[in-house]
Amino acid sequence: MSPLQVAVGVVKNSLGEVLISLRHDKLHQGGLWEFPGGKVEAEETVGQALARELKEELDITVQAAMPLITINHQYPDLAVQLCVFTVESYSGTVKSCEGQPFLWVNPDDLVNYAFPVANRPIIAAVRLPPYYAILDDADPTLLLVNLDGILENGIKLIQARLKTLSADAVKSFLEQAYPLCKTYKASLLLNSSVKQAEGCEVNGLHLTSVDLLACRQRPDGKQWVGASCHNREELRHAEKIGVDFVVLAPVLATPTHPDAEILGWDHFAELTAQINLPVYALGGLTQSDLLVAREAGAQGIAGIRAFLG
Ligand SMILES: Nc1nc2c([nH]c(=O)n2[C@@H]2O[C@H](COP(=O)(O)OP(=O)(O)OP(=O)(O)O)[C@@H](O)[C@H]2O)c(=O)[nH]1
Ligand SMILES: [Mg+2]
Repeated sequence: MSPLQVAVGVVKNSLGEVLISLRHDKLHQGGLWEFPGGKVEAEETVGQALARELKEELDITVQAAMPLITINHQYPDLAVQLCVFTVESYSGTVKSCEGQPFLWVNPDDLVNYAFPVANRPIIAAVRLPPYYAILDDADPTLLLVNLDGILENGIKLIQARLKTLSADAVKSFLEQAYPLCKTYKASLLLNSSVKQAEGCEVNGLHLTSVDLLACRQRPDGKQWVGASCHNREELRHAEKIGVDFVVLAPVLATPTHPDAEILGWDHFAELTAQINLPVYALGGLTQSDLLVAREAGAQGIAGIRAFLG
C-alpha cells in the first residue's frame, strides 16, 4: 500500500519562532506536538494541500513555501510520507481553528517537546542553516583569516577539517576559533580525522565516511553529529545510527577531489529522497546553487571555497 501523504508546514513569526500544535489525544500519535498540516487529498498537489490545511487549521494564507525535507516513516499501524515545507511568507493571523493548543517555540528549544518519532529529522532540518562551511588546513597560516571571512559572510555552521595539524596546533586554533564562533552564534564541528585536542570545547563532531561506518551508534555527548557520505550504503548507516545530518558528495566536479566519481543532481536527488536526514550537497557548488539544491531535496550547500570570497 502506498504511504499516506501528508503536507506539513514550518511557520515562523517575526522573532524566528516556529509554530507547533498539540495533536488531540484521540488522533493517530495523539497527545504529541506536531507541525501543522494534514493529509493530501485525491486530485490535490502537496502544495495545494499545504495551503488548504494551514487555512483550515490556522486561518492563514500561504504566499510562498519552499520544500525543507521529506520523511518516509513506517509507524506500526501506518506508513506516512511527510512532505515538509518552510512557509516563507503568509498573510493573516494565526488562530486555533480546531481548538488545538499551539505555541511559538525557538527552533533550538524544539528538542524539549515530545513529537512523533518521524519528526526527529524534521526538527534537525528546522534548526540547521542553509550553508555548511568546511574550513581546511591546506594553508594553516590562513586558518583564522578564512574563519573570520566565513563568519563575516554570515555562515552559522562550520566544520574544522584540520587533517595535517598537530594536536598542539589544533588546540591553539580551537582556543581562538570556538569563542570567535560563539560571538557570531555559529556552531563549530570538528572533523573526526583531526588529532583530538584534550579539553577543547566545540559544538559537535563531523564523521568521515570511514569513521561513520565504524560507528555502531551516534557518538555520545555531542550537540551536533554530522557525517560525510558518497553512496546509499553510507547514507543508510548514517540514518541507522542517528546522526543529525549528512553531507553527500561530490555533486559536481571539484578541484579538491579530481578523481572522485561525480553524482550529478539527478542521482543526488534520488539518493536524498531515500533518506530521512537533512542532506547538504557538496562538490563544485557555490552559494547561488541553493535553490537548485533545495529542489533536489537538499538542506543546503556545503563547501570549502564557496564561503571564502
Ligand atoms: N500534521 C502533521 N502530521 C504528522 C506530523 N508528524 C507525523 O508523524 N504526522 C502524521 O501524519 C499524519 C497526518 O495527519 P493529520 O491528522 O494532521 O491529518 P489531517 O489534518 O488531514 O487530519 P484529519 O483526519 O483530522 O483531517 C498522522 O498520521 C500523523 O501522525 C507532523 O509534524 N504534523
Ligand atoms: Mg492536521
